[in-house]
Amino acid sequence: MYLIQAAVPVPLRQLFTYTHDSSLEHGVRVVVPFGKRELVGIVMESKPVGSDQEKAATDGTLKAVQCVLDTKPLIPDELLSLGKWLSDYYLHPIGDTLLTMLPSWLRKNKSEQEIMSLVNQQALKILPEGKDALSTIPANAKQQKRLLNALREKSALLSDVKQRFSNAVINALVDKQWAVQYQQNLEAKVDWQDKLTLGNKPIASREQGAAIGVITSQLTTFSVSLLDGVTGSGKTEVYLQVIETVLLRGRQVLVLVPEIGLTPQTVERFERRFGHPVGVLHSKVSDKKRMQIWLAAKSGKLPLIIGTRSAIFTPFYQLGLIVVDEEHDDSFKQQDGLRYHARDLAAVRAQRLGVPLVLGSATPSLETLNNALNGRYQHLHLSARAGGANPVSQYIQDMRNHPVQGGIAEHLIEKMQQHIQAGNQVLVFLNRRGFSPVLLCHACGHVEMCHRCDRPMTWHKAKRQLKCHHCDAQRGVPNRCDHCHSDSLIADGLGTEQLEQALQGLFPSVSIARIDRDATRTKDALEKRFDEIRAGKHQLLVGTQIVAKGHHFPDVTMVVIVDVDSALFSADLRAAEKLAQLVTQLAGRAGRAEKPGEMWLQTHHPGHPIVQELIHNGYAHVARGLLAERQSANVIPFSVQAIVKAESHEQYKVQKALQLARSALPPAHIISAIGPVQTLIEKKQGRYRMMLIVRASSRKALNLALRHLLSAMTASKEAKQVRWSLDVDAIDLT
Ligand SMILES: Nc1ncnc2c1ncn2[C@@H]1O[C@H](COP(=O)(O)OP(=O)(O)OP(=O)(O)O)[C@@H](O)[C@H]1O
Ligand SMILES: [Zn+2]
Repeated sequence: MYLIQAAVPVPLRQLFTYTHDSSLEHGVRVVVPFGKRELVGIVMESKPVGSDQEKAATDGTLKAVQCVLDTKPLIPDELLSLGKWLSDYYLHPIGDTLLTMLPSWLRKNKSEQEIMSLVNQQALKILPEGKDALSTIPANAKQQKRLLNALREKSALLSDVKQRFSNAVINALVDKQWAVQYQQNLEAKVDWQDKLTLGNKPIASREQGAAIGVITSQLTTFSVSLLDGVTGSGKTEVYLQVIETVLLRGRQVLVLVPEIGLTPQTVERFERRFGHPVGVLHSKVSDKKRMQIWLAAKSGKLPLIIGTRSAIFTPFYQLGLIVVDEEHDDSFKQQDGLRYHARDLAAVRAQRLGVPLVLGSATPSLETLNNALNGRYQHLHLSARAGGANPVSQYIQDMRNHPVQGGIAEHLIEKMQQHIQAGNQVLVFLNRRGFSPVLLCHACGHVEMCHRCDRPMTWHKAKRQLKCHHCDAQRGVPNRCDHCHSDSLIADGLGTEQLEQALQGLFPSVSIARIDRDATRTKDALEKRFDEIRAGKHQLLVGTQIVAKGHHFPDVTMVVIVDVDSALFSADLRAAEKLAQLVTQLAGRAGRAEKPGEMWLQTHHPGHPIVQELIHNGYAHVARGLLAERQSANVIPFSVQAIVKAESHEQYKVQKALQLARSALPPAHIISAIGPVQTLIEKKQGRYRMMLIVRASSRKALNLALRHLLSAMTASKEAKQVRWSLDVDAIDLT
């Protein structure tokens, strides 16, 4: 009898013990009873029953493993141990951590056979009778003899055999029992090296060459390099040339990209360069495909994986390099469940595997920049745009007392006209979808609110709906004010829908493409829109966030940022950093080909230091200034932080639970605990929300302090009355 310790997907921070009549390897999946349910668990440990107590335990208190799903572990050791690390670091239950890391096919009760059938290949092998037959085979069966001869040395994949022999020949051998078809197990090995066909590449610039040289000179050890290159400087080209060397050495590569950055163009660029299919992983990939890619990467069959956040959990046969593109992007941080940061995890994985990590960005996060400035990371620069493109000229448009039409300064409308007349495209950015963020009663000032979130409903005029952008609640647009029954309801504030309408009035003969979540609900719609833009079908582009990320529109020569003012006075510590990144990335959308570009920032606060610094000195300068401020305030990245959030229909319960959390923190381990304070969205879906921000000077201290907090929370009645969560390295204050 053996005692099996299994990780089970439940919110409890422990392993569970079961019995089984034989030993099980760790990483094997088992089905175990849990309360009234049956769950898939992962074997973490297995030992023979030894002491008397343990024997007693097997007499009835411990339950037996119900069934064993795998004959050998599918989950490699490296991932299991990464899971343990994650669970310790993010203080997240081990069972849930491991199961979050795995493709859903492995989390479900799927048999090993069904899983492996996704990748196992049909093969043909010769039988002893076939070998004997070789000498006696009639002369007219030439093809059969040729095939038997070919199989004499070693078996062959059926797909390969079919390219040279007809089905009739194959069937003849099988019917005579000279050969047999079987499922060839996917052996772990690299076999694509000779199949790579390297596409044309541009000659690297001096700076690109230097970066490529530095990274490729140390491919056999762990290092982190920040590739700090202005927009359009050819960072992707650097990745491609480094990846080429890695692949030619028979090592695999993982490239992580932000959620909306993974376009068919990106994938195509990699496939064209290496002449080999790329494994693509993102949230829309089917469970089956995901499982297939997982197995193919693990066995070494896939040289290159490109994916969003969760692709960091892909197993590899021989990983040689990790690249994180646009490393500053917040979509790398998971915002629920296991709240991991894929970029940070990439560093941990690279270190454990002894491979290099390349972090690329035109606007590095302050965390990464700090590590580059203090020498922990190598700092590689690309200071000029690739292929001779000019830097973008950046200007401030002072909106104070300036005549405005449809949200755009009159002065800029003229300029937009000039760019369009010259056959170019203009991108107008506004980070607010819908017609207007507020529906206001002009008579009494009443604002239509979300009943559950206490926030104004956004007016979507075309759909005739009011929508809450926090909880997705929606209702029809009222004809009269709820409060005073007046019918003079008006839009207050500008959304992309209204902006598009206003621009159409200003530029009646121009085709406008709106790119926001409402206009491009499906992924296909978004792709179609991008294709149309590249094909020059539209001259004016109105967009939100979605357009800021790494898209290459060669004909855009002017970018107008409609409104940044709200971000200048945010309570969020990271707001200035995020604003500087957004503006710089947006400016980077202009003038990426031969044509020079310009960017205009509309603001009522032209003298604001961030605005001034950004326009006149650029991101690198702003970022260093922000780092200095953070250092003197001793906040991230100069200290570490975690946020405990709680929510409930009753506010006092939230307050009480977080108060308790706070009092459990040992003062010696922390710098400060702030709160309970309201989150930036104070109420959502009818629940009041508050948070406690915990800061410490070291990882270790923070981890220790949070362990105290966790044990107090798990033991307390107050905490059970609210929904609460712990977010280590939290970035989301909403
Ligand atoms: N050495 C080079 N010579 C000529 N053209 C190049 C060179 N390197 C890159 N390019 C071209 O310049 C353009 C921008 O390059 P790339 O997409 O690699 O830049 P990036 O820095 O990754 O861009 P982003 O700002 O979107 O992150 C591409 O069209 C690319 O083909
Ligand atoms: Zn709401």
